[in-house]
Amino acid sequence: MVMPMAVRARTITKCFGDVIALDGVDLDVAEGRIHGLVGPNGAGKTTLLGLLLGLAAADSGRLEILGAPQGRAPAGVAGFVDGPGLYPSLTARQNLAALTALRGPDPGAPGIDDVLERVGLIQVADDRTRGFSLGMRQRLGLAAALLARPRLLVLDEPANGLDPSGKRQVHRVLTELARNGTAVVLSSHRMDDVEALCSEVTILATGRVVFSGPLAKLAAENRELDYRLGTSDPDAARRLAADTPGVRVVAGTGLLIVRALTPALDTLVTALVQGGIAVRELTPVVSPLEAAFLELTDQQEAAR
Ligand SMILES: Nc1ncnc2c1ncn2[C@@H]1O[C@H](COP(=O)(O)OP(=O)(O)OP(=O)(O)O)[C@@H](O)[C@H]1O
Repeated sequence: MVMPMAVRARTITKCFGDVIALDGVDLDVAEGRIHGLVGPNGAGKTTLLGLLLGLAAADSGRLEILGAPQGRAPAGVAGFVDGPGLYPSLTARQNLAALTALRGPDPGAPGIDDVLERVGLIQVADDRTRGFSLGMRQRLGLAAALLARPRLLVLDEPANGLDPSGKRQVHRVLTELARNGTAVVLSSHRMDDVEALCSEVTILATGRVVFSGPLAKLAAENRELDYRLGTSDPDAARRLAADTPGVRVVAGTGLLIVRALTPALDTLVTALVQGGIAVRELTPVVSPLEAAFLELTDQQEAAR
């Protein structure tokens, strides 16, 4: 089924004085997708998210949000960049109440306690946000966004400062939103988070898109990866690896590091098992996304 597009951006350019923050950026995000935006510092992620939120306008290009051209008030869009704006002297509950009052009546909106519960802040609902940690502020920002019943949720580094259980909770909330048709666009410097959450990713480098598409495509593209290989017989495994076409032993004595494309790695694993050698560990040293990120962003830097 083809889902309607929540974001359709074409050749978006945005400059700050002499700095070209976005340079001909295209972006497509369908409803119900969680789309990761990654890139080195200064790549343009926050600028792009700000445009999606309607906080600024592009200098040129075409941007459609939820089917409407940029310039109209982006109803159904919620989120934050550079951390959520909160009143420090108010409690979490009061912050959300103030926001609800500002937005005006919405009979279908979830209750304040409901969203606080969903992001795991109900226990601290009556604490002033002045004392909140970064992770708690991020979660309160997400709760505020949930109140708006977003069809497009835009989050800048939502996992910043979250402990593992907070992260799991936020992942759960975002996955549930996407299941119900909300498009989520988030930036992150954590490739493991992006891989855990997103089905598709855009890699930006110096304001340009160097990759945009399904995460699976990055893994499947012709890119050799280094794998950590632990077996029941490291010496025999090393010999077999060295004899397998397309596999290079990069390092290691006990735990080997081998470099290969997926088909060659499959051949090695089959040979190990047929040779009676148990495979105890086989993990990429860096994930396919991280490897692609480094390679693509390095290429972009080199081309400058
Ligand atoms: N308000 C602004 N005034 C001047 N320059 C800006 C402004 N906002 C962003 N820039 C510049 O635009 C470029 C892109 O910045 P942006 O914050 O979008 O990058 P980013 O990918 O979000 O970086 P980070 O990962 O460090 O948050 C940078 O060179 C930045 O210095």
